Amino acid sequence: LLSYAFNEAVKNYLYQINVGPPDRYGQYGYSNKFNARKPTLQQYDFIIVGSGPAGCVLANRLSEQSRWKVLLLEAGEPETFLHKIPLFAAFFQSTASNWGYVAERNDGFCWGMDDQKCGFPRGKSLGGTSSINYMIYNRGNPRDFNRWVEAGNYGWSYEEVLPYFLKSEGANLRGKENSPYHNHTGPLSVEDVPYKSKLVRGFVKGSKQMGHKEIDYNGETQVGVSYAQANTFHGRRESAASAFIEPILHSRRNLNVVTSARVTKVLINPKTKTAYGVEYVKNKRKYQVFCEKEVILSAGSFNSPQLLMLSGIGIKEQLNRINVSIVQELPVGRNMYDHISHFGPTFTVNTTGQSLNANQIQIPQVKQFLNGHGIMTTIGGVEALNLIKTKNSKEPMDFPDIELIFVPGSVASDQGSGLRKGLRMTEALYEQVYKPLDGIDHWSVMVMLFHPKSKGYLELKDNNPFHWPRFYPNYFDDEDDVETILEGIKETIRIANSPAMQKLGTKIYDVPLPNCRDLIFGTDDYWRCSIRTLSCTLHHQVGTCKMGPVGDPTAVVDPELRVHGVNRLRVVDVSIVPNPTTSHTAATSYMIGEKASDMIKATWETHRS
Ligand SMILES: Cc1cc2nc3c(=O)[nH]c(=O)nc-3n(C[C@H](O)[C@H](O)[C@H](O)COP(=O)(O)OP(=O)(O)OC[C@H]3O[C@@H](n4cnc5c(N)ncnc54)[C@H](O)[C@@H]3O)c2cc1C
Repeated sequence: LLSYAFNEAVKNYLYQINVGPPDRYGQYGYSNKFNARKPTLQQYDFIIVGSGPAGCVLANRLSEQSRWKVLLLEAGEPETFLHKIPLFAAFFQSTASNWGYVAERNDGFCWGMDDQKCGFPRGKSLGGTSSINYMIYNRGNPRDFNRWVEAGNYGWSYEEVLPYFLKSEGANLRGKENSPYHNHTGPLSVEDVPYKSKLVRGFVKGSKQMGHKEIDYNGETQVGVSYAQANTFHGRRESAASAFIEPILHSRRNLNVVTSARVTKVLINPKTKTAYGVEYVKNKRKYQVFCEKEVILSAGSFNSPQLLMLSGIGIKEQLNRINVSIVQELPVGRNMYDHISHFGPTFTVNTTGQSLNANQIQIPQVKQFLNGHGIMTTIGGVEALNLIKTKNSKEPMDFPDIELIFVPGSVASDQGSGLRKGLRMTEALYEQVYKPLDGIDHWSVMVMLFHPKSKGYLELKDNNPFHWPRFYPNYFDDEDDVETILEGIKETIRIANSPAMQKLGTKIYDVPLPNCRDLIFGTDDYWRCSIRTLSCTLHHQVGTCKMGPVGDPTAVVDPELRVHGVNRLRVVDVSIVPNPTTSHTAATSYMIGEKASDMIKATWETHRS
């Protein structure tokens, strides 16, 4: 982390931050106020495991009811001031704020990555993955949710979930003050990114010249180009913790938040199949804590299924193999969908100082950031999204199948450190292809597939809760997924040829990938090779605890997110999403947390026990 961004001047300045301006809650820099805590009670009403977007919303909304005692257990630690700097998003993948998972090797993808294995980063922090993600706020297409209902998941139509998206949102978006699709008073800040490079302005203009409409992708239609909407507050990262926990932590005596507490198992009575608490490890000691009402797993797409399986809920043969007694047979961990992407194409331009470059970060940029603007407010480099429908899609015209994510740079922008390491791109590939771009203005698009036909799964290696699950994403098992990304690459090249982009001297960067060199650069076969080489996840894994009604053999939870066949146990996070949404996934997780809070309140507010 330090080798990348903090040349000595910046580092010294940031370490002096304790005398700089406080953040929105009057805090200064590092905080260990959560670490010191232990659960103060032996018994709570609700135990929430995991403090990502869904977990933090739940902790906030359930503790609104002052007679309910709520415990939030989080394996990671609180954020530091560095987490607040949007530009540094990629670097947290090399820190303890990332669980550090890696997917299993497969001959069909990630050819350009170390050991041909893709990184599977996941946040481990108070705030969960929202503390290390790229902060893009993006909700999805009405059809996503309407299809959940068509599959038997009552209550999840777009009309029914939109109020929950709005409930969270505190928008500060220029020109959208009167939009019915935005709320301005919710706790989760959503802003325009204050900094815009000349290159992104060219990309948006060029897209329009090539027939793409400029849209609000969180508004009425989702096909078109838009500058990014970000979860930031005055240019600083807005995480689930800063939006939903910090404002209430001192005022809600009925909410106990404990960090560095790793839950290892849900306690379930095997006879009654009723959850009654959890086992967790803190400071190398094992504890148990109990609940009267419910255990709620919000540990994310990888760890919620892991905890279910460790607790005896899963596929019988698998649990037998790892010596876990079965409590309830369910297809936990199957149905893992993701938004696989291609890193590129990349283009050079004739501008100077418009691409991101870590070396640009000097004291003036830090000062700008402290005042809420400047290049450090760029959300990990992402500046614009263009949601397109390719000719490969048989879906209606308003349902995009590809997203073009505009970045004014590449892995060369930080001299091959944070971003390359997050991707696990091999050093040889970096040296040969990207290093020559260091210091030259350039831009790239990440081409992301919204509705993959390929899907994967995860399973446990053994019954040790400290061992990683094994991830088998199976990207590109279905060749159609490669072909759709190829269409996205072609559309990017078309936009690069627009008058606005040509005015910037845009030229495709045609240094071939070493392993694709035998193919003619720019041909379809070259790009197919590139797609399987520069494959990278956009980290939107969903579906591992799939929601579906009773009778759906692929479902783990019902439409009220209760684990099928087990009492007093719910899963509330993006693992319940049955099919990948036409969006990035954090907004969906906030929405799921809001909706689940109301469902849980409806269950227990009338209940006398
Ligand atoms: C690098 C990266 C960039 C991304 N960028 C974006 C983006 O720009 N926009 C977007 O919309 N989405 C983005 N995403 C995805 C998005 O952040 C996640 O989908 C979202 O945070 C998921 O929320 P969640 O509530 O399901 O779980 P998470 O946010 O993953 O939170 C789960 C929490 O549970 C904790 N936990 C897990 N196991 C245990 C245990 N055993 N005991 C105690 N605690 C435990 C974890 O430490 C974590 O804090 C990105 C993801 C990554 C990895």
